[in-house]
Amino acid sequence: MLNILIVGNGQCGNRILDAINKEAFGGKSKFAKFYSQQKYKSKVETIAINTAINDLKELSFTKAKDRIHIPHLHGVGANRTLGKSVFEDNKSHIMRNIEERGNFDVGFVITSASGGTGSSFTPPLIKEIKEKHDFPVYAVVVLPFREEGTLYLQNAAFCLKEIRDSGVDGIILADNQFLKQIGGDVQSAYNSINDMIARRILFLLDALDSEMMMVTDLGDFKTVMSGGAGLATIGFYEAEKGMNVKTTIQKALSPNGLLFSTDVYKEGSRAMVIIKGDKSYLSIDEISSEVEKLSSSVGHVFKGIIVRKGEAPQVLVVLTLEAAKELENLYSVAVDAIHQEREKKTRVEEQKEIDKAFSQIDGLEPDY
Ligand SMILES: Nc1nc2c(ncn2[C@@H]2O[C@H](COP(=O)(O)OP(=O)(O)OP(=O)(O)O)[C@@H](O)[C@H]2O)c(=O)[nH]1
Repeated sequence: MLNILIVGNGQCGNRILDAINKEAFGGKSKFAKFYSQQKYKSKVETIAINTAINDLKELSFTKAKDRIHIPHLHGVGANRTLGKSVFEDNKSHIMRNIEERGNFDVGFVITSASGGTGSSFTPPLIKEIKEKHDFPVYAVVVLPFREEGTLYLQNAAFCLKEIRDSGVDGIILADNQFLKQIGGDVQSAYNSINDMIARRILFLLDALDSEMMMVTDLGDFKTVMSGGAGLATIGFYEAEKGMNVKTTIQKALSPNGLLFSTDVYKEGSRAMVIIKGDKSYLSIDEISSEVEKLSSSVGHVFKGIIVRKGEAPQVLVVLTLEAAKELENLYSVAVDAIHQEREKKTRVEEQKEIDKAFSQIDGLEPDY
């Protein structure tokens, strides 16, 4: 049995963590958390951390003991400099809470890259955990919609770089911009994206801790995640009625299944393919031909099969990337955003001339 730590930082991280807990509690009543056991096979500890109390109150499936409120008004308003100093002041409190929960085999820290709290807490939190413990820590990072504005874009660029430098064992990317194909209003798009991420993480945990017909384990996951440029994404697909396992694998690797825009066959570095379902669906020939196709372009592919009686095929692919065109695009818009912010600051400096104009009437009264 694996001991797993999952931390959700900031509003986005909290909500994805809550979606994981919802799924783990059976996805039913929001009161389930008060009386039922999580259906994890592993021992999973979940912690939601936020500076905004309202974000924590909004959670429905995460127990009160698993919420850490770091008081700071109503969040840090996308200001990462402020966020980092709030983390520093509260670091020992956060670390004590993690340490009281025992030892872990693996940890995941979930955050958006672009807000204030999650994006500034995550790099130093991972650094702190890695300095004190020797279990692998993976960041699950949500990239912003590109139209959300200059501050979010520049935050995303700096946050990702800092997470990479934090000693993290790998970064799993999910991209709101790419996933907005789901459609709907913002709130329902968020909920769908969060559910997609939650399902993939739970499937992964299930696979790492299960007795499979052909085994992949935490060791294999670590090897996959250490490949490429330290960046990864996850694909998943559940077969629709009558769909065979071959098509299900293809769908998991296509834009329909992935959390981040990538050409798997061009940018992939290592992969882990886990196939779950009833034995009758799991044609070894179909599975082998798809896995061979993948390994001929990405290099090593670990393969795991979990037999679950009566279940339609489901496929999860963890894929590390050696290149990421989409991330290069994000950085080029982020650089423009940083320049725009700098120019704006200069303009504000110039506007101080306006203050000088106003100050000319200081101490004078209107005379009628
Ligand atoms: N997928 C997804 N993205 C979200 C969600 N909530 C916010 N975001 C994205 O997260 C980014 C904003 O970060 P938040 O997590 O809200 O910010 P925070 O870490 O709480 O920081 P502050 O509010 O600035 O203190 C934006 O790019 C949003 O699009 C969510 O529930 N799901």
